[in-house]
Amino acid sequence: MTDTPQGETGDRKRQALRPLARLVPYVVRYKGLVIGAAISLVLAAATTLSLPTAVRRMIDHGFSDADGQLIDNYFAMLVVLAALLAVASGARYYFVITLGERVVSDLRRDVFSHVMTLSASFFDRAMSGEIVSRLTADTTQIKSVVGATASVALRNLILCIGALTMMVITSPSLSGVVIAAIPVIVLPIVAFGRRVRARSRRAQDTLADATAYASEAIGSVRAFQAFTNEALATSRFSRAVETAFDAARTSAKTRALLTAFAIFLVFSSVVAVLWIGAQNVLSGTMSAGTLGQFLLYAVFAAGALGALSEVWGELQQAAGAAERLSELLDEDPLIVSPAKPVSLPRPAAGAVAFEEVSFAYPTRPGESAVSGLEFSIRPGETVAVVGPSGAGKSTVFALLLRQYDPTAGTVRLDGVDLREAALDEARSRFAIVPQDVAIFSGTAADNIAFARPGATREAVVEAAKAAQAHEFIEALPQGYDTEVGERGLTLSGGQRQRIAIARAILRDAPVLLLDEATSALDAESEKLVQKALEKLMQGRTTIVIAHRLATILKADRILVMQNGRIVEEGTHASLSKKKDGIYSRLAKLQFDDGARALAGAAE
Ligand SMILES: Nc1ncnc2c1ncn2[C@@H]1O[C@H](COP(=O)(O)OP(=O)(O)OP(=O)(O)O)[C@@H](O)[C@H]1O
Repeated sequence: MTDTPQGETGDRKRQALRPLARLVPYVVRYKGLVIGAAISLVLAAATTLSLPTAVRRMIDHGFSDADGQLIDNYFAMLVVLAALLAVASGARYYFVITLGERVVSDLRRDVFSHVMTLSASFFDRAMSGEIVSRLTADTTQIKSVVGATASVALRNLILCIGALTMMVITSPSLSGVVIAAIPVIVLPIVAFGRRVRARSRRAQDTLADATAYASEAIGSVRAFQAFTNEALATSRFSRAVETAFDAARTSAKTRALLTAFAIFLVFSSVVAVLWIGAQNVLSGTMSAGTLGQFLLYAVFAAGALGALSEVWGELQQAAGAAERLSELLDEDPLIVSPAKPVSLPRPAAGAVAFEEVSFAYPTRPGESAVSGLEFSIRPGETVAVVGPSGAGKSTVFALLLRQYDPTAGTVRLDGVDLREAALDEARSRFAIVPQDVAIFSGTAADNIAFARPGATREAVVEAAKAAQAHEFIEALPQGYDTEVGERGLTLSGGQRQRIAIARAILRDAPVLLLDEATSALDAESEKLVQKALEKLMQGRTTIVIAHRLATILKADRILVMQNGRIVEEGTHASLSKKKDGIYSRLAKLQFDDGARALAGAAE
């Protein structure tokens, strides 16, 4: 993720809050709330501003005329004003807070749905914990801005401008003194604000780092415990949290300085004005009531300015948060459907072809994971891909699922270049049974239906039966409705695999990608999984990353990969004959009962 470039120095001020512009479309979408908020804001400010006028009249006329009726009237008016102010403030609170919550919900939804569309290459370099932190912490900061800070800022801005105007009307000469003081107050506040923003962004970044580490460690807490690394994890997390705290404290220090500085400037100006005003009253050039009124306006203006300076810091903080969210929203998915997709033939046949395919992962651009891959697989054929670790077998799957596009060459499905087909349509023609099965929080039935959302219970049960999973699911405490936990920790390896097979059966795709588990299953589970797989493979094109001799023996063809290339191709019998071949060596070392079977096959 890149940092938003800073503009030239002259541009800085305009840029400071620019990331917040991103929020404007979210806000204007809710015109009713915005108008309601604006009306109540102006009403509240106008009522506040009319109070000092009433006060002057009371001082100048009310007390001197000793007219009880007049005083009663003024007080009655004040009560009406107070009621108006109360209603307007209440309404403002409601409109503004609702707007904030609404905007942030929309923003969260948009960021999440955008992240879900991003390509595998993005997730190769991004930490999921950090993304979650942006989704929660940064949006919360924006909520407080849209929800409260913006309204405080607006109210104080209106109050400040209104009070200044009324000051000029009340006493132009005294106002001159005040207006001269304004730049002296405002300029340093703006300058400070920029520093607050930079520091706040740092604080959020470090917090995101800490969150990312926590989610990683909690996700693999069993491994940490098994290696007795809890203390290590805790100390690393506390360091991250401390760093986040330091960054937050630095940000708070800057804000504290800004606040103190602003308050001092503002209130010393008020004192100066009071002093000059007092001289005027003494010399008889100004009435006591007018000075009182002016002073009240000056206090309003000063209070508003003080509040604005505080809010300015918060706005800067939110600008930092908006910037971080913008980075996520601006991240374009690399893998997208073409504007005019070529439709895949119907009914699907399941023919797969790699034509001179080379590919390097974007995170390691100089290093080819596969190069010059050339093979084709006929509909219904079962092909085993074997090779040492790191040979590029899984990369073949990633290219088929179009998680990445090849750097050179073409991957075809039923004759169509995958890049030219609609992404969803192409992917829907594959079903994958991965080695490491992800089980999501939800029931056993939900987990199977994941392959085809909206599938009926009958379809789910049927798939489970075919996958040899029905029996163990029925034996769970609530059968198909048993929660299998966030990561399916209640299920064994063999059970997870059968869930994955049930998913693939339910998906009913013409091409099956099977990444055979390396972890040894007990003989019973193994038999069940094999039985389920045989059922699944019937009538489908199957590409299997094979680790078991039994699977290889059943394959129509074997592709042997090494260093990203296909180095041998044939059947088990033909490949075993080449005594110095890579396959022979691999079979002897890698496949469980390899040596024995090889000896048998060679006889
Ligand atoms: N997401 C990724 N980003 C960068 N490099 C990767 C990524 N995935 C795999 N690689 C690299 O690409 C090469 C091929 O990896 P691949 O996973 O395809 O091998 P494999 O044959 O499936 O290995 P194994 O049998 O151990 O799973 C390796 O050097 C690996 O380090």
